[in-house]
Amino acid sequence: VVEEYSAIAQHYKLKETVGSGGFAKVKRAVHLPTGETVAIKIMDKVALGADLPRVKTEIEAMKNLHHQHICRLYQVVETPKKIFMVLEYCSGGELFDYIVQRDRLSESESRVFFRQIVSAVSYMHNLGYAHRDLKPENLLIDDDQKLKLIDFGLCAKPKGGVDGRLHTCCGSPAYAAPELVSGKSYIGSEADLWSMGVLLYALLNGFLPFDDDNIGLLYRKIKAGIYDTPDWLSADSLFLLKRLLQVDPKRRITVEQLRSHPWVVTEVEVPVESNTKYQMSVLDDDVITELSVHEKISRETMKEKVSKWKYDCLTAAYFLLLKKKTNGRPVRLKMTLQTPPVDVAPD
Ligand SMILES: Cn1cc(Br)cc1C(=O)Nc1[nH]nc2c1CN(C(=O)N[C@H](CN1CCCC1)c1ccccc1)C21CC1
Repeated sequence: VVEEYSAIAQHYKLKETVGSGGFAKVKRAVHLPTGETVAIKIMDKVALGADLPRVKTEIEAMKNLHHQHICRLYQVVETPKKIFMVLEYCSGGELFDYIVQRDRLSESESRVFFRQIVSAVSYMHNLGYAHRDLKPENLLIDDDQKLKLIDFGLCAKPKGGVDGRLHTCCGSPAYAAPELVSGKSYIGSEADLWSMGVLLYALLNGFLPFDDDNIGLLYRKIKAGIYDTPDWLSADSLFLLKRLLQVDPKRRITVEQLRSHPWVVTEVEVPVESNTKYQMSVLDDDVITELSVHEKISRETMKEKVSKWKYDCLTAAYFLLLKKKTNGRPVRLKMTLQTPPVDVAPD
């Protein structure tokens, strides 16, 4: 098995598998130079076949998405047979399981989570990206009980900006918007808002608004837009659900309006922040110092190398040292990043 993972064994110690599906699996791992825990998504290029472009889509999107509620990409390693994506590790698992374990969440707990989802989605939409597969399985809970959005394989950055029309019917049926299941061309951001309505309904109720084992009946229910309203739902929750689960995409609420919707601001009184807390343009001095001292390169040269954002071991070391600093842990590298020259057997 080791030679299969030799490409990353240099800097990572692989641990248990935390998820597997289709042509990919995710393993917990330790980044040896910093000691930080990461998740490594391992994909088999041969098995992926025609789906390989989805992986490229996900990698290119994640390189441009830097937000506190979007799972971080640290490094990409590609070999002839495999692609390894080194990503942020979330020890709380999927939001899906969290809801199932509790039957359903209270209105205020739903609101805390929903605000984080609104923050991530409005950040994406502002950059011209639509996620197109929003569901509780694609939202992970990290060590601080914060949500991180994952799985950008279906995300789209239409040519005509976020309001460009899309045609690929994709995502999970139960979360798909009426205009999408009708096979019409649709606007990704509008379809995302419908999915957020299905997500909010699942948070508040513990089951789906539109569900049927028969896909034809499921599509009919989605296009009718009729769903149960259990008596534990407050009037304000129902008003918001009505604005999100609006069959006519032109009458559906936008993420901009959603940021300051009464239900969303209840108890917190401030609109959802959509800006990212990460600034990539300003490099952190302490991290640059540690990197340049440890790698015996001048600070200036180190700044130039880091600013290339190659998503190689240097990018990973930068992000993970910064994460250590943010979490109050010492900004220290334990081993060099230089790939020691492979000792050539004496001829
Ligand atoms: C389930 N779980 C329990 C614990 Br404790 C930690 C986890 C866990 O999954 N942690 C975790 N941290 N970071 C990640 C993960 C899982 N994970 C994922 O990317 N997980 C997705 C989950 N998708 C949801 C619907 C279909 C697949 C995945 C994608 C391909 C193959 C397997 C899993 C990342 C890498 C981003």
